[in-house]
Amino acid sequence: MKKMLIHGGKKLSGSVVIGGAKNSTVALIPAAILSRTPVTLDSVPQIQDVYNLMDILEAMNVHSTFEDCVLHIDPTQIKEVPLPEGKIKSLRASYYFMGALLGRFGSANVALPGGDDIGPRPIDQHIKGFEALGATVTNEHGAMVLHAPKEGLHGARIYLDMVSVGATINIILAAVTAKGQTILENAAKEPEIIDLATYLNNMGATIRGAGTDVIRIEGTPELHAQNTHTIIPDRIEAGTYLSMAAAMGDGVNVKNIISEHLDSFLAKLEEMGVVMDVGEDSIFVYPSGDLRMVQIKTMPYPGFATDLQQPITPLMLKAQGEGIIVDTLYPKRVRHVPELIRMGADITVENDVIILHHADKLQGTEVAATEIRGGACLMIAGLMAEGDTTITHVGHILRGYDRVIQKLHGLGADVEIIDDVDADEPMNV
Ligand SMILES: CC(=O)N[C@H]1[C@@H](OP(=O)(O)OP(=O)(O)OC[C@H]2O[C@@H](n3ccc(=O)[nH]c3=O)[C@H](O)[C@@H]2O)O[C@H](CO)[C@@H](O)[C@@H]1O
Ligand SMILES: C=C(OP(=O)(O)O)C(=O)O
Repeated sequence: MKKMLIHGGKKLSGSVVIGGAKNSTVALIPAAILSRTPVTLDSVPQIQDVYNLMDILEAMNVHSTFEDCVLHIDPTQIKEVPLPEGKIKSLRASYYFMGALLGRFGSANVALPGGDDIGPRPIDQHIKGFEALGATVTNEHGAMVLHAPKEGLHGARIYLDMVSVGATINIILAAVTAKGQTILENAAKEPEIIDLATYLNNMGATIRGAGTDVIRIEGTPELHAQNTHTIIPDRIEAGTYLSMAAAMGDGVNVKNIISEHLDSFLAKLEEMGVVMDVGEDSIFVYPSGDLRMVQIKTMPYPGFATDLQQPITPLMLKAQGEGIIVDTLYPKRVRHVPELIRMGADITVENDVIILHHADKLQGTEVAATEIRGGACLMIAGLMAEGDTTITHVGHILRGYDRVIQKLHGLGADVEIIDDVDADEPMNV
């Protein structure tokens, strides 16, 4: 089992460059199989989710190569095969192969996805969308089996019961080659959805309205990638480094940022009293003075992202007063709380509400990264703490944070990954 060892207490300075968005990348890679020509992606983050998706592609005879943030995918010799457990279970976004295979072959057999344990993550809206397009969907021994009718999928009007990133993307992937028009209402508006639409439109698709809550798709029989697609910067990685910089920085420049994607997060930092210079594509964070406590409620984009509630928590521990965090998307996303308590934080969970108070100092100890953003939270807490912090199950962090050790070293952090061959590997890593 890999662990992260942090010698805490060192001030951070210098600059860090944000990679391509994980949540775009993990949709763009499955979407590549819709193209009849080879696909090239640029600004691809070096994260375990990408390597796992490449293995899944290989199982379909889709060869890919990944070097210097450029990923080449050749789907021209693709074979339709069932995608069983194993790699599919290693990440959440493997469910995008349901929509992509349905769009490409009119059928799919994909094991139920895995991913982080952040509370219940149903896929009823994905299924509702596929069915509206004419597909039959059955669960056969833990695998989702999907079939389009003989005449192929048809466009439909679909209203999502709740705003879902995954369902919006999966329905786009299936509808993009269906006959006729699909109108998706109450769609998610995340920037990663606009990125996907741009990528597919450049292959010949007609998707309008991405980034609003009504997306209109005119089906196109075949897609052909022609240009390299550069993935948007990762707003969650950016938010993580901004929070880290405000908590432990002595002047840190976070580069490759689209600041508009972080509006709600930046507003919260400002409310806390964090001083920043927001440039065209970078944000400089000044050393923090006294910070004010805030209340946070996570919401779908453009609201405060659930994926940033944990990374901002250690910063809040530096502020005076009582802070409150309510995660409306994933109320059970609180497994970092007992770990923070073990580091000396004054933080509790009552009826799914996280309540926290100022901590004069945190103390290094061994803690577990139970999921990706919980891991990021502990990483920042470890950098702030006195003494050594060991984070176990660090695979959760590495699956989604691009070259994290290299980036932390660039900021002057004293951190390393160690291999503990004797340790057990529970918690789905
Ligand atoms: C790979 C990826 O992009 N992951 C992101 C994506 O996950 P993911 O796409 O899985 O999250 P969704 O946007 O679908 O989930 C939003 C809410 O809707 C619920 N829901 C969703 C689908 C469904 O069929 N039924 C249902 O009830 C979920 O339980 C959750 O409460 O968006 C989440 C919310 O911003 C982020 O935390 C994840 O980082
Ligand atoms: C929950 C997350 O990812 P996933 O949907 O891939 O599990 C995340 O990125 O915070």
